[in-house]
Amino acid sequence: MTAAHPTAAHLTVAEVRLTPILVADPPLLNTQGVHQPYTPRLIVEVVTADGTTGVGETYGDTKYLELARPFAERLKGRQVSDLNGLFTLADDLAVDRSRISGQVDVGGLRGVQTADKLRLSVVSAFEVACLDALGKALGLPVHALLGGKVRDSVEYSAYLFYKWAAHPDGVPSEPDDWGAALDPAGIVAQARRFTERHGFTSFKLKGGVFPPEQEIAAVRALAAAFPGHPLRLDPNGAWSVATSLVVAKELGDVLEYLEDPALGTPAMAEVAAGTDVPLATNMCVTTFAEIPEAFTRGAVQVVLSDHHYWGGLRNTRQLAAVCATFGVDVSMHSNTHLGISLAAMTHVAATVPGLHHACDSHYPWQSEDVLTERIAFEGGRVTVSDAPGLGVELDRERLDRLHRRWLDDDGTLRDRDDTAAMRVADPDWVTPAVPRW
Ligand SMILES: O=C([O-])C(=O)C[C@H](O)[C@@H](O)C(=O)[O-]
Ligand SMILES: [Mg+2]
Repeated sequence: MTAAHPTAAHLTVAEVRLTPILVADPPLLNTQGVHQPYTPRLIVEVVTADGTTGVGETYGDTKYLELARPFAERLKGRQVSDLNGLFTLADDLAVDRSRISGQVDVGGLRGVQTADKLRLSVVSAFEVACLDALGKALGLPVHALLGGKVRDSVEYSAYLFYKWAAHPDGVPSEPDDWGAALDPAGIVAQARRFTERHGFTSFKLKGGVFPPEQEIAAVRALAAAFPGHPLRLDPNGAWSVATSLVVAKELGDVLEYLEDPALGTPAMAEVAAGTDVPLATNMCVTTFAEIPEAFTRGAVQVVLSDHHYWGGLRNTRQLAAVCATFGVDVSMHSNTHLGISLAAMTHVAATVPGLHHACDSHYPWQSEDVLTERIAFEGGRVTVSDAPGLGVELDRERLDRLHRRWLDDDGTLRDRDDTAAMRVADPDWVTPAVPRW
């Protein structure tokens, strides 16, 4: 029950539930390989002394679970309003060096992997769950707890992927109705389906899969099919500086921005110096520590924030403020996620002034969710909820079903590995060396 004037006692965390799940994912291709048929996520529930439950969601791979478990224990007895305290708590979490040394996250698609970033990726789910619980207790939406919305809906872009029609034969998976997309016609057909189903008007193509000429042809086909619509191409750092400049020249008249054409700040700075096409990143600026070099070198013009690894919704707002100071735009990156995270993304995006680019979201690719009601895109936009908390409700039966799938897995799918998933179809596949082209 929610108190009219919640006291400290009401806001005390009495219980924390962690539920690792495996979520169906279509065979989406990227430069590292292909998505697994099921991807791990972690659902966090924070329950207060008066029985109010807040929910959060983050990456569910083993290295995140290892930190989430001790963190959950330490959270008990604290106040859901003590959001700054979450970071102090996280500082004490010991990170196994083998989880970070010499590694980049998920095949390198999400930038550097540091102990702090790992901790922040865990903290973010608890921060969102605490905000949800606090909002419910106070009768206020999460955006109000962040200072209030400056828009009533948030625009998202269609996240186009090269994809197979189905996961390899013999691999247990859920069928999808998107069909294959392996050439320009397939990508345009996929984009049309996105607009029919969700009304998106801006498009991002995940590149780095085929040689750049083929991806240039796909973007040209999109430009012909959707004249004047914002288009982006993201090869996840698969190109050399020289190749990036060729692509920028070829597509400069139709691109809203190029996303991580080359890997790392020095290479991005070189590309930026040779083209007027803005560069966006979710790879070379993924922590506050990476900002000074990237911004002073003019390496990026748009930072694609991801509240999961930036440490939550309040850190995302801090990032937006730093970006604004330097005249750098901010928008949003996305990985496979469910409705809890989409709700969280929408609340924070609603509070950020000067959001000039549609945010990314993988959500349309997820046929499964843990909510009682899926979040809808209308005209490519999500309406900002004014209901208390995030404005979403957990469907316990759905959560249990996806958790059972995680329990039944022998460990093969519990850590996302796009290279290993590709090896099922192509036994000789190895993570491509970068630059690939
Ligand atoms: O924008 C990005 O770079 C991403 O979303 C990285 C992701 O890992 C994406 O490429 C994926 O899930 O294949
Ligand atoms: Mg990207």
